[in-house]
Amino acid sequence: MTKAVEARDLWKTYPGDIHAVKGINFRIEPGELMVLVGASGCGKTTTLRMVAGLERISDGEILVGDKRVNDLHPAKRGVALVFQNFALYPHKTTFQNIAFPLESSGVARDEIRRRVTEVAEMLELSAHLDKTPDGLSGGQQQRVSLGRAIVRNPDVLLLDEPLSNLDARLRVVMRSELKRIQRRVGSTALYVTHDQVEAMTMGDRIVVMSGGNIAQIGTPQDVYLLPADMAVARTIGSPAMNLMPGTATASGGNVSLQGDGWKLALSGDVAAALAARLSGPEQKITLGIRPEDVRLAPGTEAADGLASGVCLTAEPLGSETLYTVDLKPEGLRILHRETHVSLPEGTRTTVLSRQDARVHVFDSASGARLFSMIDREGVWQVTETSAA
Ligand SMILES: Nc1ncnc2c1ncn2[C@@H]1O[C@H](COP(=O)(O)OP(=O)(O)OP(=O)(O)O)[C@@H](O)[C@H]1O
Repeated sequence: MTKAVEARDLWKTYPGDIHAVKGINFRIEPGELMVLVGASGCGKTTTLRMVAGLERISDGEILVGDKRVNDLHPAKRGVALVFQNFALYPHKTTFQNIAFPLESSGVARDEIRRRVTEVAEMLELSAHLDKTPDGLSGGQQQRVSLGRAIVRNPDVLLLDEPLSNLDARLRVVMRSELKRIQRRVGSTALYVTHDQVEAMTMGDRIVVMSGGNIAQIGTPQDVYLLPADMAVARTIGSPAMNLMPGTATASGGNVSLQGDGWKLALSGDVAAALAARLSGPEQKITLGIRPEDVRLAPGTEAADGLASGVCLTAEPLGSETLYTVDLKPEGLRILHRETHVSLPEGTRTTVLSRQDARVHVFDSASGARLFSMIDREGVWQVTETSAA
């Protein structure tokens, strides 16, 4: 029976008043793979270690199923851990490494052989059972460490950056393998990573952490299309969302959004809806738009566009090209799939929003998202849904 995992008002305070985790709440449904993602130091590993029982909980509680596990020894929580560094015994064979947790809990020899054989088959390690870790590739070593974790059929699988020691190609392969295996085993999983691509591709849902707090919990699609705040917008998506500081000015039923080198004039329903969210007739805002939602329009009148500036860099990425246009403070990134547009560095260009582009308005002071709209055939419409 798979079990839910719940964190209730969970705190971790280290000596010196360091609040690594600040009263977070989440619930992972039975069999769900939940990814904890966020910048370095945001509290991901600390959270996972509290669930594992490797770190004392300062306040709040953790439940596995309906059982409070705060005071349970790690071995009694029904959790298994997979680490970044594999943590295999170097002198043991694949068989012995996978068998180890069963041996140390006194499982009979025949049963051990049966279970290890089954897990090795699932992980495609059957041909490598007699090898020690130094005779295995990085991906195989990681599969052995996964095998050791799942051989006891844990209720909960905890994975701390399990792919970060693998090369880029293997990471991609192991991403889908790990997910397939987690589905097959049926364990509820908590997966920590700083890699937003892993988070997006693997998570049934994603928890975005920022400064010890949870900024947002949602499906990959929700978090990508409707980020709760600027921290989430920065964390999810690569290349990162453009965040352009400016001012929103409401007057006479219109709203003008404007910053250094960009502007967006709104009228009608969308302007009225945005004006209702503003704290007054003028507010410091940050406009967010993803690089794939804008396009270059060299030769177009700057007055017609969202922005204009000089192309600083053009980086070919294979199937697409990433352009950066000179806009304060960090440049405006534009991702172009079309090959017929090619803009030499140093050329002045206008930037337009694309069909179905999503634009977000964030409050610059708090970072919270105030409003989102979508470009439907040249008309901006309010949107609060991540459905396409
Ligand atoms: N033993 C400790 N004593 C004091 N502070 C700590 C300790 N462990 C972690 N911290 C602090 O707690 C905060 C959260 O750390 P944590 O390792 O959970 O972050 P993280 O999001 O996992 O980061 P990373 O991706 O770099 O591992 C950081 O500010 C860190 O410096």
